[in-house]
Amino acid sequence: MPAVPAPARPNRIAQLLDEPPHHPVARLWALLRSNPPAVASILALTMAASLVSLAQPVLAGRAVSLLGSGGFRQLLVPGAMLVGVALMSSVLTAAGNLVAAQAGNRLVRSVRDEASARALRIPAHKLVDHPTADLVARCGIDSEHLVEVFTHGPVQFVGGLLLVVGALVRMTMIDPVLTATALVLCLLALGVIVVLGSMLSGTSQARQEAQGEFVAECTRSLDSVLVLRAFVADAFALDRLSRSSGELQSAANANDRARSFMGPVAALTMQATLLLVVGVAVVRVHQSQLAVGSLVEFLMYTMLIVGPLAGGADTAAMMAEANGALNRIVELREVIDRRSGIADGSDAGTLAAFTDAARVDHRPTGVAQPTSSVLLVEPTVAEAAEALMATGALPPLLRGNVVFDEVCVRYRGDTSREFALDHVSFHAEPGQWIALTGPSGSGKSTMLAVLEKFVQPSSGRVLVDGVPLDEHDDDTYRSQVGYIDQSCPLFSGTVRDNLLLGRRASDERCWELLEQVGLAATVGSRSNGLDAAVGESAYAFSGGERQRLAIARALLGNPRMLLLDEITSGLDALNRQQVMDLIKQTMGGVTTFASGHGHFGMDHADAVLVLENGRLMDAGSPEELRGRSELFRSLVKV
Ligand SMILES: Nc1ncnc2c1ncn2[C@@H]1O[C@H](COP(=O)(O)OP(=O)(O)OP(=O)(O)O)[C@@H](O)[C@H]1O
Repeated sequence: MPAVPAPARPNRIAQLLDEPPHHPVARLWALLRSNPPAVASILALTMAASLVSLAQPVLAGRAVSLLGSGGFRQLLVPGAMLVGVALMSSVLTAAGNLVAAQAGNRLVRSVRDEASARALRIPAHKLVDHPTADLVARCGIDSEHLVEVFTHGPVQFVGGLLLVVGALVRMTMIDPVLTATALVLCLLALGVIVVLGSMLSGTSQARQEAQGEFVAECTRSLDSVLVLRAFVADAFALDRLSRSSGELQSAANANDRARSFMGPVAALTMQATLLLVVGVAVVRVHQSQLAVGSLVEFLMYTMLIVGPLAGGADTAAMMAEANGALNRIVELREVIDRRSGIADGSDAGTLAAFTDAARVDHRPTGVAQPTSSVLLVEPTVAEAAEALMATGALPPLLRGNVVFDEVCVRYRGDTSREFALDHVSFHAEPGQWIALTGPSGSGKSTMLAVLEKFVQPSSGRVLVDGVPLDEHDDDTYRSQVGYIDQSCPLFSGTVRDNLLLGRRASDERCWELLEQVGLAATVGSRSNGLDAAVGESAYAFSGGERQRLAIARALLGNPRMLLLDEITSGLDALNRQQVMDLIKQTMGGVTTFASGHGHFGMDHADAVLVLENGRLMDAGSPEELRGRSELFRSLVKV
């Protein structure tokens, strides 16, 4: 496998994406500043190539003059020099292109990494406006456009400018009148090209948008490929893809029309300019105001300046494209969770340290625990964890005391009712198992999302261990909260990858966890054990096994609180009971909020919260509620 190169100065890129300069030129400059050595090398190589190119017309003019005054033999030296200069110019240009392409790729990598890190921080409620596929397009296609900043950007333009200035100086020395004429004509031509370029940048932006839309549609369909197949809905998906593809084609056509039109018109404008210059130059030769050798030299310079001038317009169009792409990536800062920052290596270290040092044994000791008791913590390990925490190396351990005080949640765009959670108040003691029940849409998942800090209440307070939830550091808090949902997503990779999710633990610990959740035999029977591939979307595991793996994953984090979102809904009755018993057995004593339908989980509950239309209708032990709540009885009968 090829070595993975390091990204370019990610901090600078992170800073740029967080606080982008207002002006587009300043933004591009900030991108270039992420790699000063590359900019210096490209500038040096481009300028050297320009200087070498400037020598070509001088040599050609001298050769023509020598031809007039002597024989072909005298051409040998200037001819050889011309070839040498042409070769050197090509080598310098090639080296400049290579350095620029590599610097561009490095920049793209850094922006892609930062964009991905931001996309992964998107709060759950914003996924409605920014579906996964839209984020994929921003991280992938849009980042790719930024390569142009190095390959066809301002640095090349500066090199070209040197060529233009050098050529104009030499042309003025040859014939100032003709130079002034050529310059006026070239600038007029440039004006035409710039106007065409601005037309092009609008169509490029539209093409980018359409490209993003198509990738988004494609990702959505492929994400659900098995569901589509099961419903024999290939034609439905294909129709949507084809429509999106058609829109992309229209946008691409408009862009290509502008491009195809712009290319020849720009070329025609430049040819007309050259012809006019040649015409005026021939008149000057005819009037004996210009020698033939100087004419050749002059015309070669004119051709030299045409390239960079036309290229300048091209650069402007490409930079407009890059800026459009950068804007879409910068927009990600509006959607990420600003308070949580971006996870980096140091965070991973903290998590691993917490996982290893603060090992909590949740297995019951055989002694009945009062519902409000603190966790069953192995004294020595817990003491070590507390000692470490005192040094600031570890996050404070949660106790799991939860208070909801008049909590309301209102989703943007949800017009079905005012609140998804409507003035909900309750108090859960550490170690209690709280069951959430209620009809579909009553707000159970929303309550769990509030506790996971996925959703922020619109009003009211949530206190965890007496501290407003807002004030708990997101990563520190979440590293202590186990979250298991019904989908139990597994990532393509190995059993170990799915168990650890980037955390560190010994093989022994992994097997211990698998043993605890009853998966050791299943994983042991696979040829590679912990390194067995789970397969794309984990088809190699049954629903129950996925639940068990998800529980083992949560266990590894030594959660101090547990959020279970309808985790048994996809399982048969036997498996549901087993999974619930397993959680109680392995994580008993941890404050647990478990949402679900029917009576499953009720056996474990210390208290049940009955929700309806976002309101807390009743709360109490299952026995109390069975006695007094018609709604509860109707729900548990399901
Ligand atoms: N991201 C969202 N944007 C807008 N409305 C939402 C969003 N998520 C949930 N809702 C709405 O909030 C209300 C509560 O939904 P929630 O998912 O919390 O209910 P639930 O009790 O978990 O339902 P179920 O048992 O069907 O999973 C519903 O009316 C739902 O339509």
